[in-house]
Amino acid sequence: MNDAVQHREGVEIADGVHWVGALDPDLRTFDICLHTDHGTTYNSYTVRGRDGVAVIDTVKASHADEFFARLESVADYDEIRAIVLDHLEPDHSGALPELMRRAPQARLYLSPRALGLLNAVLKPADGDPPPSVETVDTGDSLSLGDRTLRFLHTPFLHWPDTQCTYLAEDGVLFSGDIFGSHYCDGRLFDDRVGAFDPEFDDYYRQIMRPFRRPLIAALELMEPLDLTVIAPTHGPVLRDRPRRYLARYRQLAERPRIGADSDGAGPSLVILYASAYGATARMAEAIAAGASDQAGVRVTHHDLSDNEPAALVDLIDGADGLVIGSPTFNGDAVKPVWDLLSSLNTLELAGKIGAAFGSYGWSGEAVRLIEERLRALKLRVPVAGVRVKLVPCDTELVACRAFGHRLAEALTGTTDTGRVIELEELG
Ligand SMILES: Cc1cc2nc3c(=O)[nH]c(=O)nc-3n(C[C@H](O)[C@H](O)[C@H](O)COP(=O)(O)O)c2cc1C
Repeated sequence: MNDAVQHREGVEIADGVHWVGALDPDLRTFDICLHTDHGTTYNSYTVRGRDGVAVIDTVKASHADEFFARLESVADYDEIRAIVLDHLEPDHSGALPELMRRAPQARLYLSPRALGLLNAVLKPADGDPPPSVETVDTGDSLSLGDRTLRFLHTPFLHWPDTQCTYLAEDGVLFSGDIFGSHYCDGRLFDDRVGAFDPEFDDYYRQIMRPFRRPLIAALELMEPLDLTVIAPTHGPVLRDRPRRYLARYRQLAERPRIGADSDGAGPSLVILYASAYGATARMAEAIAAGASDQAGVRVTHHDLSDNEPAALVDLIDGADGLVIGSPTFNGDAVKPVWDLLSSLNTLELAGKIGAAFGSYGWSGEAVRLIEERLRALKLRVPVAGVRVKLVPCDTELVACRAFGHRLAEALTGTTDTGRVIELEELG
């Protein structure tokens, strides 16, 4: 571990720029459902200029003591003239109310969207003076005398109020959660810590992936910058060829579709199903065959019991259409289907099409419930789901084939997707 880190002191990451964050090496579950083998860090930074000090982001409330000890090692509270919050998530704003008490003269610099969240973070009592706040946007800057902090508006990465802050004279980009990793190593810098590429990519998948388009817009703001250091709010400080991290994010965000032709053409349809007695599985095969009849559509089908949901999430990310099959058990879709459906909120699904099918015995709720969830996930459900009572007969399999074909047509845009076929009546 870096000596200064061990002694709760700030660590210089560029001339007059210090890391004053906190380590959380024992954390194994972040935000309720993210597993981390290597804990995490909450990174906060200070920038010293001729006219004062700026603090950029704070830490989780539980780690405030460590943050204040490091902050006091590099600055006096009365030197702090600016506090920049690049987003207001509690792991970065937890120590903000106490910092504002200790440095009451400091002005807050936030994105306009953060303003609507600020009172909920500060919870001011009646009669408290309003905080001194300035909202900033792309093109705005804050001068510390000989040093300039420029702001980049990068909303939704991953909170609506996200911005990044760029120290122009030194090429330091304070990137908030963008380029973060849940990886705690007291050696702090990317060229000193252990291999964290898997955690870097995993952070993208878990946190940034739903926001592909805002991310590409943010990369466009960042790519022209001169960069010597990227200072994210979690994990290692990135100073070894920092531009490669931008390139990796671009590569991840622009990943080619899994089912596409080598030249990128042709939409893909993924059919995923569970089946105890083979009825829903037979429907899946007929739907796949019907969809494959449509020229140019790539179709795959997979039994959920053979795959972990996490492995299927990448597949769905690369597909244009998602068809889910479940028998009805106890008035519901089955657990592997819900496990999968609950894993999909880390994807950008708007624009994909969705559909449902399944066998049932008497009440058959599963198809409707899956369709409702697909719509809630912002998929378009252009063709009504198909249900079959117990084992599908030949006529019903023909209908399943037609259903698959209609979905493929909806994908290729060769049909009026507003119309639905009422195959449920076959049940
Ligand atoms: C434990 C269990 C519970 C079931 N509950 C329902 C139910 O609530 N409503 C219904 O319509 N069918 C119910 N069924 C019937 C199944 O949906 C039906 O057998 C279906 O064909 C199974 O499809 P599969 O062969 O794809 O597994 C149930 C079956 C089992 C084994």
